[in-house]
Amino acid sequence: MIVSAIDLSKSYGKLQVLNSVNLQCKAGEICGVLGANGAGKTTLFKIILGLIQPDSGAVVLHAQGVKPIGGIIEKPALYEYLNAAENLKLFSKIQGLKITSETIEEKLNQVGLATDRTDLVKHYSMGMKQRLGIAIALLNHPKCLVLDEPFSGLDPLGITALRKLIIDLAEQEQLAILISSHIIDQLSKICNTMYVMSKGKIIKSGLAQDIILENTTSFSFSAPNIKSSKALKAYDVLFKGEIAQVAISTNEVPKLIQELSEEHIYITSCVPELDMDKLFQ
Ligand SMILES: Nc1ncnc2c1ncn2[C@@H]1O[C@H](COP(=O)(O)OP(=O)(O)OP(=O)(O)O)[C@@H](O)[C@H]1O
Repeated sequence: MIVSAIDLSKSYGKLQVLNSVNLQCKAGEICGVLGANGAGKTTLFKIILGLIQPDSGAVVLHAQGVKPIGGIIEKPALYEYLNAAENLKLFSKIQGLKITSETIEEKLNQVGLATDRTDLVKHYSMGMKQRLGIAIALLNHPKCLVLDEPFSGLDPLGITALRKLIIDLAEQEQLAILISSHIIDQLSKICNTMYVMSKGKIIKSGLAQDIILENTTSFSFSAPNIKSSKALKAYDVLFKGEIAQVAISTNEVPKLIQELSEEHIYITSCVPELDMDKLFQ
């Protein structure tokens, strides 16, 4: 393990924000923390980054180095009136690090930012700011990266590009990466492990794909002639154009696809639909 949160609890006055939270992330792993607004994700990440203290419990970092953990909370804190290279220089100076032009180029390349852009950061898109924030977090060669809602404010292309960067950092640099989001889709496409958080407690944890399948109560099947199916009459179905949303468990899916193909209904896509009520129960 690179980082372990052990039995963390935190209250603000009478409001208990974290209640005995346990979480672990190992090298090369991407762990997602899923929770509604106010579930306690940011508080948890602030504690893991050492920005605030828990009332009880501990964070154990199994990594050497000056600053074995880095991250972005809420949104990247950047100097908007400087350019990317100047931001990297200034953050290095603040942290007592010497940085060369070669290292600046290397960091910008690593996060996929152009090395020849000299315009001010205030003109950057949110996706570019996130990338620069990650480059700054990587200055100290951390073993663990904590990203709080990194996809918020990004368009679908920006989300896809940032997802690729995060996966590359986990795979190539073997970083332990913690990501929070209130959108399951954003986490399910990237995380190995998922923690579901509700009202300050971890209510579910495990492999992301297992959590999704365990909490899937229907599947959406697409086929041009799906409405004509006789086999579907045996199921609870909601039709939306050429899509049939069928209340069915994961292990019944192959049988239904077989029945549909016998009726010459050939499925072009089959998408699991998560039951959010079940997930947060
Ligand atoms: N410094 C603070 N003082 C008092 N209450 C706080 C403080 N910080 C957070 N809270 C409260 O703690 C609860 C959890 O907040 P937190 O920001 O950790 O949740 P979150 O899951 O990150 O939510 P969001 O997705 O909306 O950012 C909220 O009710 C919030 O209002």
